[in-house]
Amino acid sequence: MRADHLSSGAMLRVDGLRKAFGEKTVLDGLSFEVASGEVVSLLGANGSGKSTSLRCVVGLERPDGGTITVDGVSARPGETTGARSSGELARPLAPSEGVTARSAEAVPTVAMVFQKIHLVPRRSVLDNVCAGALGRLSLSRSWSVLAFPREVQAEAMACLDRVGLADRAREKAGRLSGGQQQRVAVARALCQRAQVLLADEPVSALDPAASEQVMNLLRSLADDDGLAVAAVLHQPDLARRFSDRILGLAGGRLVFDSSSEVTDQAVADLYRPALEALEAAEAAEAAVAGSTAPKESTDSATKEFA
Ligand SMILES: Nc1ncnc2c1ncn2[C@@H]1O[C@H](COP(=O)(O)OP(=O)(O)OP(=O)(O)O)[C@@H](O)[C@H]1O
Repeated sequence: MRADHLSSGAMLRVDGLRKAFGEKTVLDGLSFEVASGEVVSLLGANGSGKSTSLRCVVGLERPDGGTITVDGVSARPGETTGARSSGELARPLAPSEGVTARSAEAVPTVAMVFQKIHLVPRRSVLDNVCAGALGRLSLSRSWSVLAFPREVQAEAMACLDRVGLADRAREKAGRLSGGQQQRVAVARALCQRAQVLLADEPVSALDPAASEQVMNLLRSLADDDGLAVAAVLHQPDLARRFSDRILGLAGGRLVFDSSSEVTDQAVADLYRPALEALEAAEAAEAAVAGSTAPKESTDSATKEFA
C-alpha cells in the first residue's frame, strides 16, 4: 500500500523500501519522493540507511521489497508499481563508473555522485565527462582507446560549461581541486542526461567555499534545469539553506519529511540514538577497563585524591 504522505506525479518515488544485510534490517519500509525541480536532503546518524536508500534507487543495491518509480515507470522492470510479491529484481539496473540507471523501457536516467569522486585522474576533464555518454554508445568500444564522437564531445562541453568548467576541459582531471572534480562528476551526470541526480555526501570532503559552490550548483540544476535532486548531507545548515525539504532518517525509517524549518531539536533528536549508543559503548568500555585495572594503580589513584 502506498504511504500516505506520497503524492502522485513525483519524478522519483520510493515506496516501502526494505533492505537487510544478513540479519540486520537497514531499510524498514522507507518511503519518500522527489519532484522535478526539487532538492531534497537526507539527514540521519551514521548507519541510518541514507546511502543504502540512494544505492537501491540507482541499482547498486538490490532491495528486498518496496517499489521505486522514476517518472511513473518502475525502476525495477517486470514489476507493477503496486504491491510487490517477490523480493527479487526482475532485471537489476546496470550501474557504470559514473553510475547510471536506465532500463530499456525508457526509465529516465538516474545518476549518482559520491563523496569519493570517481574520475579517471590521468584522462582529460572532457574525456571524463564524455564517459557519461558511454551507456548510449556501442559497448564494443572501450573508452580507453576511444576518441569520443564529436557530438558527444560537444554535449560534454556544454555540460562542463553548465558547471562553470569549460575552460578546464583539456586538463587532466587529477589536476583539479576537490571541489572542481566534484563539479566535473556532476557534469558527467548531466552528460548521462540524468533527470534524477542522487548525491551521497557530495561536499563532505570539501572546504566551505567549494561546498557552497557544489550546493549552489545542485540547487540551480533543480531550479533552472528541472532535475530532481536527492542529497545525503551531514551538514544540517547546508540542508536547511539549499533544500526544499529535509528527510530525517533513523533506523531505516523516515522520522520526518519537512518542508518547513527543521528545528535544532529535531536534528538533535535524529542523532541522539547514535550518541546514546556511543555513550553506552564508552561506558561499557570504561567499566571493563575499570574491572581489569591493576589493584595497585586503583589504590594509588585513591591515595592521590584522599
Ligand atoms: N554491503 C553491505 N554489507 C553489509 N552491511 C552493509 C552494507 N552496506 C551497508 N551496510 C550497513 O547498513 C547500515 C546502513 O548503512 P548506510 O551506509 O546506508 O548508512 P548511512 O546512513 O548512509 O551512514 P553514514 O552516514 O555513516 O554514511 C550500516 O550499519 C552499514 O554497516
